[in-house]
Amino acid sequence: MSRRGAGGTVVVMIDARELTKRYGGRTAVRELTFTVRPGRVTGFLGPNGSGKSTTLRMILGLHAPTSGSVTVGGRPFAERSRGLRHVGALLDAGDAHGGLTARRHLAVLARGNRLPPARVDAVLEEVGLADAAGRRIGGFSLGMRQRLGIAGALLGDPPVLLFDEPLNGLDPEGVRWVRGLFRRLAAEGRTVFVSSHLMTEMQYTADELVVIGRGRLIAAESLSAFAGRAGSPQVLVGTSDPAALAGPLLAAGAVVVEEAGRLTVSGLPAARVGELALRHRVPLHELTTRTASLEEAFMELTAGSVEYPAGDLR
Ligand SMILES: Nc1ncnc2c1ncn2[C@@H]1O[C@H](COP(=O)(O)OP(=O)(O)OP(=O)(O)O)[C@@H](O)[C@H]1O
Repeated sequence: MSRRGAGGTVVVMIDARELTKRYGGRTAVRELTFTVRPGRVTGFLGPNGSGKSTTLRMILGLHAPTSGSVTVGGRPFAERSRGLRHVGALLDAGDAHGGLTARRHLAVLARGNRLPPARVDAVLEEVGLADAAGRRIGGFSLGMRQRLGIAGALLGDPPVLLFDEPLNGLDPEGVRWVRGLFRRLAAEGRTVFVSSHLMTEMQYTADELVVIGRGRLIAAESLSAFAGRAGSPQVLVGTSDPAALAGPLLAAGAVVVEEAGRLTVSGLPAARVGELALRHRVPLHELTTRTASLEEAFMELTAGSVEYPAGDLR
């Protein structure tokens, strides 16, 4: 599935069908079916060890699926020569040779993929490493390595970009920069697929989500649809007389939990809670609506699929 977009960019999707990978007796990825579309940033979210890197490696043809398939633009990626023109990827920021300078590392990549040498300085500039171009990678911070890895992904100006945990090691300014870069790449009509094990990272980065747990698909939907799973809001009520308010709230059909002199009310909006308090002359010193965070929705959905939950010493 590949066509020319409005701006002349090649529009390419990633399509996984029943994608499965077993390592010996262990199933790392299990019958994953999802599509990653152009023009938006898609977050690939799952707890540690859930199979994200394995999936990304299969997309790139670095690992062969045990069964099922994954295509980029309708074909397995491994069939394409000059790969960096089709898909750019940051898999492991540590895999560049420490003895090389940043410029040399990218020049080697460019030559191997028959890309114009001028791309090297263009991408170094783009990722903010122009001043460090002549320095050895061995002396780079993790954040600089991430930037270099992103430069390598951008080198071939590809329509599809894969990033495995790209925010690791970046300072807040770096995180903001990466988010802006992903937005721009998506706005240009590219397919941008970004893995993370942290919902909080994806919340401000992704438009769409593919969520997995223990190699299985948990959700593939927009961020807003995913947020809708976070459940109905609760109202937190602070009052000097919780007992006097609890009765009317229960009578109005709310579910009420009292803890440390505070009421947590489900099933009624804050305005209605306020009205009842006024009518029954109960003084309030707090009335807050609390929507479950995306993080909570993520934790809840993946609760059964965390490989090594805290406290589990297997
Ligand atoms: N080459 C391999 N040989 C055997 N098992 C592997 C191999 N690569 C991955 N695994 C196993 O497959 C499972 C999925 O690993 P993977 O690295 O894909 O997960 P991940 O979601 O990327 O995790 P993380 O966020 O920790 O990087 C894990 O249980 C891992 O131990």
